Amino acid sequence: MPEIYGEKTGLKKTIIENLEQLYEYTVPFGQTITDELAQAMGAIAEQLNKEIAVYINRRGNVVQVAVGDTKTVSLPETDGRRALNRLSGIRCIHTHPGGDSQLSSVDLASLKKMRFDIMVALAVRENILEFSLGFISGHCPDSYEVQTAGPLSLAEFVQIDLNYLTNQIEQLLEAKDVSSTIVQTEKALLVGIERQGEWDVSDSLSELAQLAETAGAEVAGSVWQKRSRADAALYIGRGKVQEISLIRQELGVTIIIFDDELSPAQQRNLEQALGVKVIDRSALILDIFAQRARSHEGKLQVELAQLKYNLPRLGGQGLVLSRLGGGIGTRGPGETKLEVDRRRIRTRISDIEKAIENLKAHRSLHRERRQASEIPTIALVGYTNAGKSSLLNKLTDAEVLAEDKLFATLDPTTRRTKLPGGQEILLTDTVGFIQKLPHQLIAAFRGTLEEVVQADLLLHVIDASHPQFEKQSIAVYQVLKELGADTKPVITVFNKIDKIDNEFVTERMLRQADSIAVSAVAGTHIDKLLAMIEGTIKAKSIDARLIIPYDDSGFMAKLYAVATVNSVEYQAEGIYVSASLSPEYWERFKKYVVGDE
Ligand SMILES: Nc1nc2c(ncn2[C@@H]2O[C@H](COP(=O)(O)OP(=O)(O)OP(=O)(O)O)[C@@H](O)[C@H]2O)c(=O)[nH]1
Ligand SMILES: [Mg+2]
Repeated sequence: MPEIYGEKTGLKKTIIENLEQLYEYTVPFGQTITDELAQAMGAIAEQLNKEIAVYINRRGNVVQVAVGDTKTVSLPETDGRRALNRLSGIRCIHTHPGGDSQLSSVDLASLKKMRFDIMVALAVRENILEFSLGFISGHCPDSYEVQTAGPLSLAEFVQIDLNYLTNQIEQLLEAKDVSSTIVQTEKALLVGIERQGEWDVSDSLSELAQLAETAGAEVAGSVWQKRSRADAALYIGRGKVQEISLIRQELGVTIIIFDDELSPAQQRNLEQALGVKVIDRSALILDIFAQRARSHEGKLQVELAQLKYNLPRLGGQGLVLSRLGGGIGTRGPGETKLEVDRRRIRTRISDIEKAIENLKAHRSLHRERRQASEIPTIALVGYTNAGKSSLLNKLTDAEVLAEDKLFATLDPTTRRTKLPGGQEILLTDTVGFIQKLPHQLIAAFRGTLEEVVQADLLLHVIDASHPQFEKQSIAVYQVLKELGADTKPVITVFNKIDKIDNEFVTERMLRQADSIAVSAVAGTHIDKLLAMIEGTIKAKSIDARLIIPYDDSGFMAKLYAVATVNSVEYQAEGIYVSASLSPEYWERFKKYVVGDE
């Protein structure tokens, strides 16, 4: 027999029976209440001068019926241990005797304490049912912020899309945490569309799968559709959405990841239609960056990119509520909250921008000092996982983290090393690129990517063993172009040749000008690469003959550090040197220069 909780003494048998019958009701998924359940509760509210509460889970089953105010409830552990940024998965619908549905402070306190999906009070005023609801709308220090709406008529209350509302609330709670892990431990379904003239959809989706796994999700499957362009409202066709909805249930998917950036409206519509969290490639990449950021500057840059991405997407539930608000002739409470949120985010954005600007100024001071010392700077760029960090390690004996993961490197590392002729160079390892890199990220990382823009030479590292290396290379040039660094001198480094067994492939690659095939791991052709770097830097420099007097004894050491010394002869008048100098040093050492070669 289903149990009725709370203070039952003195209740009439018929009432107890009516209460027990409440367990029989079920509510369709995503719906707040049914007409029948509402009427049954209303009837009891009229007979009984006490509150009664019905607790319903997300499947729509009544899990508990209790008598007494909502403060006294202690719910059974209904849905396992849910994370603090999740709602309990239970809604509370209770009666208010006396005809006023307005939520009391006790109601709101138990809403926060129990993290109900929604807290609803129902009252009967002049034979008509009215409803008020409250829900969590954000964090505040050690508690939650709540919002209320109502009174609403039964028709208005039934119209609320509960699934959408709870999704929005949970997203809002998660967004609070900058290094949010929206995808971790989720079971993901991937969705893409095949368009002409783009990456093959299966290649793009397998890259998306790698991204999802890097973020910590388990990939349950992927689906795609061929279409000339994305649907404005749903990205894919309506029939495909239904198909995905079935697959989702079958596979127990908890998140759906789309392979392109979705518009805020598309995302909202898809979430509503699919009843599950929907994110896009950009959000996924931002999530990985958030997990990976280590340095202060890196974290700021990621937060900035996330805020800019989220700003236009705020307020899903605001819309739900303004619609409600419109219906009852008041201003939607969600709307004001939304304005406050937007303002708060804009303030935070400008604070971070200032902080990043400061760090950038600091960094460029460093760079200026380095430039004044006229050591050539070389930046390693390339698709993520191409082997940039491995190559830096090989070239400089550095110990930068290199792993078989996407976006292993976020913060730039600069190391000093010597070319075979003795000339010193600075090598900088940078964050990897990817196709469809969110533009908010490129903008936010402009500070650290400044190293690329300022470099004298770029080493474009390509994973030559990757089936898509050519398309990856095009994607890299697109990002370089966006940074304004696409016209710099470049050496194309085809890496991982130890993994290619077809020498014709390697040969074909090397037809590209200024290119070389290496293996950063096996160390193949690293010496050739260094010689090539030397040659490229030299091409920019002037071959000169100098006579250095014996009394300027420190000069030779200086010359060795900044130039390539080709020959040295000790003569009576001084040291005869032939060396390759940058135009700046040629100018500076002009007093000893006796001729060009
Ligand atoms: N077989 C082989 N593997 C390599 C070679 N170079 C790098 N790798 C491997 O490729 C993976 C990625 O290397 P990283 O150096 O981290 O690549 P990255 O370009 O710095 O990647 P991100 O920082 O994530 O953009 C690692 O597992 C390396 O061990 C190579 O020449 N041969
Ligand atoms: Mg790296």
